Amino acid sequence: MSDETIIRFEQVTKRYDHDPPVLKAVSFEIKRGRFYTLLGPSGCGKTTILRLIAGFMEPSEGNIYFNGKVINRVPAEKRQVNTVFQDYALFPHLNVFENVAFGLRIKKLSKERIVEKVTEALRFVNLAGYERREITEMSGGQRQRVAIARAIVNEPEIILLDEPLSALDLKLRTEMQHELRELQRRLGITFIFVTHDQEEALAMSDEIFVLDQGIIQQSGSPTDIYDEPINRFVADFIGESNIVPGRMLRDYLVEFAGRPFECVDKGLRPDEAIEIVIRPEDLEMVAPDQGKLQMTVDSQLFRGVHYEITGHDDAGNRWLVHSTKKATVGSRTGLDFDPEAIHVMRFGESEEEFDRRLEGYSDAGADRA
Ligand SMILES: Nc1ncnc2c1ncn2[C@@H]1O[C@H](COP(=O)(O)OP(=O)(O)OP(=O)(O)O)[C@@H](O)[C@H]1O
Repeated sequence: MSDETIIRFEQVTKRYDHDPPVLKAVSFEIKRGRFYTLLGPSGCGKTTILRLIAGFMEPSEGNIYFNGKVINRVPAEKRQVNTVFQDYALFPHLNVFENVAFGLRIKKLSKERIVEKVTEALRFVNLAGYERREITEMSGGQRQRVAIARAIVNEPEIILLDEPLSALDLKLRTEMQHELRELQRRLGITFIFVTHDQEEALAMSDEIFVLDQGIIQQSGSPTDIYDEPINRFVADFIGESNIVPGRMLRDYLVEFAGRPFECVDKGLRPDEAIEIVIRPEDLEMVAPDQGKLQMTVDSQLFRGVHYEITGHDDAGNRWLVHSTKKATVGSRTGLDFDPEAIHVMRFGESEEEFDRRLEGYSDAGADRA
């Protein structure tokens, strides 16, 4: 994978008509050859980012760079970008070959060259031999692959995928997740994929941008985002979590449930009110006197791989535990966890706000020095 930046958003704001902005001064970089996912709830601005990259609209403020040059006003057809839409937008009256060949015919390539390129693209998506099939005779997964072949045949530098798997049933969806990821690796083209499904994002991406209300709340690798959510929104959106209010006593020491605990976080204000996250699989049930915390078990469900156990501690916090051990409803159990399992989060702060605040601290420090 290269470190070359292919797309850069610099303080990009987008307003539709005179409404409040749906993207608020968003900045990020996309590197060549990686698989990116824009993840967030409905209406957070994911599709708007794709449309801006595709050139279907211009930013209201800020700049979009493609290979180092501002492209705010470059029309869609002049960009090295192809989009795979949610409904695939295939032409139902054309067969598979003609659907894939469409863009090449517009570019007026020779007949031989078109056959060569379409054949290669269809081979790439495992549809060799389907050239003469009608689109209406293809299954959902096959249509999906035709849509991808139509995008890759143009050899774009970036492929945008707007919830392309959402119409498929669960089994096919999982298969296509593997296929898409594998295809992206083989092609080495930058993919920017949109989904509101956190499992899909975690499974497929090199890097995820978690969006909410027109702001990138956090960006990072799937493990970064899962293990170190920056705020309650991200922690909640990415899988099941225990989120409990607390206080930072000092560096490496946090208080919650009325007790101090060693942690691995630092750089917050002493006494700062925070929230902590502990993933359910990071809690271990032990004998009550051996736990760092004690809880009363409220309910238990068997989920095949593990038991899902809920309970409450003496301070009234609710806890969710994933455990291969069974518990007894109504009994007391100890909870053990490592300092690394405690993730400290700032209240409602996005990554950018957090960075600005840290800069503020170091500026204040420099003034004092
Ligand atoms: N053409 C438009 N005119 C006015 N408002 C729009 C337009 N397109 C989108 N919006 C609004 O902008 C906001 C962001 O929309 P966007 O489509 O980017 O969200 P999204 O995250 O892709 O959502 P979804 O997952 O539902 O597709 C929404 O509040 C939406 O109603």
